[in-house]
Amino acid sequence: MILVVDVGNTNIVLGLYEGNILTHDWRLSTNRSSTVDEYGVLISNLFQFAGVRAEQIEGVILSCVVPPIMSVLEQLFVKYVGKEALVVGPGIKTGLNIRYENPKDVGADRIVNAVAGIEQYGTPLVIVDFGTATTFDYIDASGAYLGGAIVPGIGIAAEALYQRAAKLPRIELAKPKTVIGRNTVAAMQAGIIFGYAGQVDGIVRRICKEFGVQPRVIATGGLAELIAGESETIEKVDPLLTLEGLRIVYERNG
Ligand SMILES: Nc1ncnc2c1ncn2[C@@H]1O[C@H](COP(=O)(O)OP(=O)(O)O)[C@@H](O)[C@H]1O
Ligand SMILES: CC(C)(COP(=O)(O)O)[C@@H](O)C(=O)NCCC(=O)O
Ligand SMILES: [K+]
Repeated sequence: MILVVDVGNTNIVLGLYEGNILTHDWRLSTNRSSTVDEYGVLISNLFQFAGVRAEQIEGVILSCVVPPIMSVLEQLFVKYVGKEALVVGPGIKTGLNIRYENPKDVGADRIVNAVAGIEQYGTPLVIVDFGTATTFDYIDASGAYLGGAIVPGIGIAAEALYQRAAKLPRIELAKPKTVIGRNTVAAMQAGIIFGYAGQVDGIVRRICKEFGVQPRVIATGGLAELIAGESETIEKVDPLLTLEGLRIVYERNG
C-alpha cells in the first residue's frame, strides 16, 4: 500500500493505493503554522479510522507547491509513517518531457496532473485545475508538456470583491438561475460562475487556434464540478487526476 499526498495552497489531499486501486482519500486544510505533531495526530486518526496501520504503508510520494511547509511534511512522514517521502521535483523520474523555460519552475501538481492525463486520456490534451489558482496545461500530440496559463482561482476572485468593495458581501460559490442578477449576491455569482466558464472556454479555444489542435479537455481540482457544467469545452471532470499522477510517478521511480 502506498500513500500519495498533494499539498496545494488551500488543501492537502491524501490517498492510499493498493496496487492501482485508490482505497481511501482525505482532504485536510493546508495550515502553514501546523507542526509536525499536529499533522501527525490528524493523519494517525485518519489511518486508525480506516483500520490502516502505518507499518502497512510501503512508501510515500509527495507533491507540494507550498515550500514553507515542505520540511514539516517531510518530517511528518518519517516520524508518523516511518518512511522518507519521494518528493516530486528535480531528480525524480516523471517520464514527462517538460518544455517550460525552467522545468523546475513548473508546479509539482501540474506535472503529476500531466502524467496522469497523458496515461488516461491521451494527447493532445488540456488540463484545467481549479485550485487556489486555476491552471491550464497544454500537452501536445507528441506528449510534450508545453506550459499553459495561470489565473486567479475562483475563491480568490470572490474574496477580492468582498475585501476591496465595501458593499459587496462574502458569497457562496454557487450557480445563480440567470446571467442577469437582480440582487447583489446573484449578480456576483453570475459574474464569477459564468465569467469563469467563459474564461475557460476562451483560453481553451485560443490554445486550439494557436496550435491548430482539437485536444481533449479534462478538469480537476476542488471547484471543477461547479464550472464544468457551464463550460462548453470541458469534456470531463476527473477529481482523482492528481492522486493518479502521484501513483504513476511513484511506480516510475520504483
Ligand atoms: N470537495 C470539494 N468540494 C467543494 N469545494 C471544494 C472541495 N475541495 C476543495 N474545495 C474548494 O476548492 C478550492 C480549491 O481547493 P483545492 O483544489 O483543494 O485547491 P489547492 O490545490 O490550491 O489546495 C478551495 O476554495 C476549497 O474550499
Ligand atoms: C500555480 C499554482 C500556484 C497552483 O497551485 P494550487 O492552486 O493547486 O495551490 C502552483 O502550481 C504553483 O505554485 N506553480 C509554480 C509556478 C508554475 O507552475 O509556473
Ligand atoms: K491542486
